[in-house]
Amino acid sequence: MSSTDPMKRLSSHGSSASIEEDPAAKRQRLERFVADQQLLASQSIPTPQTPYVIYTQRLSEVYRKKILVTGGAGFVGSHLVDRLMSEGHEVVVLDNFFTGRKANVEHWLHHPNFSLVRHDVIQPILLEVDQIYHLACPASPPHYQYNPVKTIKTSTMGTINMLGLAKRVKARILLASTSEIYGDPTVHPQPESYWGNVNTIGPRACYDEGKRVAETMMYAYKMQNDVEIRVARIFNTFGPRMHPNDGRVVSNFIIQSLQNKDITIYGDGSQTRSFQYVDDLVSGLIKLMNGNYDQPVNIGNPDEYSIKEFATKIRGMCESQSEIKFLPKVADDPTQRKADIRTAKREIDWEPMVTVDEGLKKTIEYFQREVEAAGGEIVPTGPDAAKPKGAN
Ligand SMILES: O=C(O)[C@H]1O[C@H](OP(=O)(O)OP(=O)(O)OC[C@H]2O[C@@H](n3ccc(=O)[nH]c3=O)[C@H](O)[C@@H]2O)[C@H](O)[C@@H](O)[C@@H]1O
Repeated sequence: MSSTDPMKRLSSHGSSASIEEDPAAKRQRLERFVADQQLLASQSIPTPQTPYVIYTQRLSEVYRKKILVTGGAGFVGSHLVDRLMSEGHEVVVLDNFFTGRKANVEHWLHHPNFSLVRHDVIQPILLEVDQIYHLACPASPPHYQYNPVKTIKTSTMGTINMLGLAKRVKARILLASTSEIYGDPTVHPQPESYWGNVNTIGPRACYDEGKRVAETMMYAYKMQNDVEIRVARIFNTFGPRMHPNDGRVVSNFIIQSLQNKDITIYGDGSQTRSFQYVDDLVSGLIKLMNGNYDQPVNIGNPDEYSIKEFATKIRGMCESQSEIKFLPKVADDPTQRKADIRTAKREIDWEPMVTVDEGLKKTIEYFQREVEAAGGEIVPTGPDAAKPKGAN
């Protein structure tokens, strides 16, 4: 029978190597080892990507959940993982590393509550979990347009697989849907009751229609199989850990400004977006998952800017000499987008807490580090379909 005392268990290993060792010194060494293990189980390890320490609570078994995050090594997923880990839950990340990066979760690799699995959600997987945050899918237009068939499979087969898992293990599942399901909206701002205006055969359809059918599947599983579902319609989000070659507007404008390169506006810049900081999104996702409301909920910051205004704002904050350059408009680019968040306020008591300026300040600092780490130059991704570049 093995001893339940960790000190006794450890001292019974490698006995031949420690024959000569003074018993007091040995005990001290083992005590240090156990203390180190306990320390490692209570915090993250600083890494270049996450150069600070995140502490993890010790949750009793009654409150500790086993939580699956698909796409957990991506920009949004990794911030959600940080929050769930710090709350003391067990977290399993699934990622195929198409746009996700191991560096985004490297600071948890040692932690006993954390598992990382390289897996593509278009294949089924068997796991025992209590909750599923289903985020897996490239979200940047150049990336999701690179392999549109794969994007459709990710949203359809991937969501079916995750719903099948949720049904089997009776887990609650939250879908990361998107404001893109409203297409080029004719109603402004967009409430959840708006059905949208999507071009079913346009270049964005692989993503927009994929997410629309993913929502449909969520409600079909709820009706037919009593699966507990949550649907978050996420509006434009930014923050540290955005992929430097993401190609979306916030990363492009910051990278261009930091390098005094031309800021590329697609079209005349009159199109609008409302931008939220990633920490607010994470709070919204967690509140939605753990609340009682199971209809779609917009999660976004209603602070709306024209893209031209936004370019000027970022250039100013970066103290940049960049010129603004106008390129042709991209196909089916929504002309206006602003989150109507009355449902989130009413049903899950959520609203954004971080101003766009505060969020941008942190994001600019992050990209300054990324530009330095890249040796002083990053070439931003343009509007055309592109494979994500760089190590993952
Ligand atoms: O950031 C997000 O959360 C959203 O990003 C994209 O939607 P989109 O609004 O088109 O995001 P961007 O690619 O960042 O574009 C925003 C606006 O800036 C413009 N843009 C983008 C990049 C650039 O270099 N220059 C530029 O003018 C675009 O044409 C568009 O009008 C995704 O399709 C959504 O799923 C996702 O939720």
